[in-house]
Amino acid sequence: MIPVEQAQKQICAAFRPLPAEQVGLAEALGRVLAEEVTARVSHPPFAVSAMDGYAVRAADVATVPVRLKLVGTAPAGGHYEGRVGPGEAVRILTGGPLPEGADSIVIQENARRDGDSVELTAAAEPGRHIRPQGQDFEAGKPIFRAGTRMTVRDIGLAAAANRPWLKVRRRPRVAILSTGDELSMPGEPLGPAGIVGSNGLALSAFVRACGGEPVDLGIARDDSGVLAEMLAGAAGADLLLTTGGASVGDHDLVQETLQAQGMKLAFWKIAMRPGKPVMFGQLGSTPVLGLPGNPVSALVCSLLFVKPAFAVMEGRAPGGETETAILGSDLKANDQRQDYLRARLGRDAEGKLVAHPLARQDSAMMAFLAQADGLVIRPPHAPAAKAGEIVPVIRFPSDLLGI
Ligand SMILES: Nc1nc2c(c(=O)[nH]1)N[C@H]1C(S)=C(S)[C@@H](COP(=O)(O)OP(=O)(O)OC[C@H]3O[C@@H](n4cnc5c(N)ncnc54)[C@H](O)[C@@H]3O)O[C@H]1N2
Ligand code: MOO
Repeated sequence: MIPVEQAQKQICAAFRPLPAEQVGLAEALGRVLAEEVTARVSHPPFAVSAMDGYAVRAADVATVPVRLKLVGTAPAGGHYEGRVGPGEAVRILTGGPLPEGADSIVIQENARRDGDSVELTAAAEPGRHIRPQGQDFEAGKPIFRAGTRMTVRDIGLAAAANRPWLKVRRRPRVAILSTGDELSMPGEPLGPAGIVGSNGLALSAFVRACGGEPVDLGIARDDSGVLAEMLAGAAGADLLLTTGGASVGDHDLVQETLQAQGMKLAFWKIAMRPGKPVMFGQLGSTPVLGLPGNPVSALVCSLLFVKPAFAVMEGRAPGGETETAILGSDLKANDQRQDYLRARLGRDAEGKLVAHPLARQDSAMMAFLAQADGLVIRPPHAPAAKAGEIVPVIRFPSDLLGI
């Protein structure tokens, strides 16, 4: 059994950044930028009013009340051609370009208009209610670094910066093959010893949530001939994930079938729980990660090994998800396998993160995984721990909506 960190390193080393492709901004949500992006315009492009009111020279409105002559209008999208001279004001609306000569806005709540003049009742200060040119961002300056995953907010910013297309990394294509005689597709009638095969759909959702393109190859029976035939579907994938048949049972044929197909085995078995029988290898140009059949193991191992591989394929630095939390209950000493305990995460009275490991940690129990907010990491041979100690945790990502 190899340590988790070594497995992560070996897996990451097998991937390269994927080629870039150009997409329209409407398609860019969740995509990862292949290059730095600069603004093509400044925002605002010129000084504008932030309020509805009157553009004035602040010096004219130092003492109030004062009456100024109205010489024109500057609505949003319009422009007052002239220059605001002494004793003059221009009617201006929110977003309207600041006319030359004016250096302040008096809001209309502090003004009484009378025909072509206006009486101002509040003193003006230079710069008040004016958004200077380029206050938000400037043309030619970077707005996103390469490797940024585009959120809803980022789409808004790119659009405002006049970038209707972007160069992004191609989505990682991940083939997923479930194995096991006992499995049927969700919704199908179950045989007497049947189990619903949930991993294919769960892993597809995981791949999609990470920004990849899942290719669900279906369920292979525990038969090397069938397995070999179905593996053909993985040709051209950036990664092949298998689930089940990873351990030492009589029907655990995945590894030997893959090796017979030419897979070079990199490692088998990691000192971790869940996920001990994880296997990694290379089949032609496709890295293969053999996940255990237990559904919790399959998903936890995806978080620990597939997500970092995605980071490499997307040109981002893997890792950085681990943080610390206060342990909410006592834990027994650990054995030689690094444990990933499903836990509820909350906040104490001071707002500090607190982790409460769940009562059951069986790697077949999906309902507990669904209740968990993250994982408490127990290193190999960690001594017994008391509630209140600081422990490393990984929070489950909750950014599916992208904002
Ligand atoms: N003698 C030993 N037995 C086991 C060991 C061991 O070291 N020695 N390791 C255990 C560990 S740890 C794990 S994890 C499991 C993993 O075994 P496999 O990867 O071979 O998985 P299967 O036996 O095929 O299935 C395990 C379990 O998960 C269910 N399953 C399988 N595929 C799916 C799917 N697509 N969707 C939902 N559920 C699935 C399957 O029915 C089994 O109940 O091995 C231990 N045994
Ligand atoms: O390591 Mo297994 O994944 O405990 O269930």
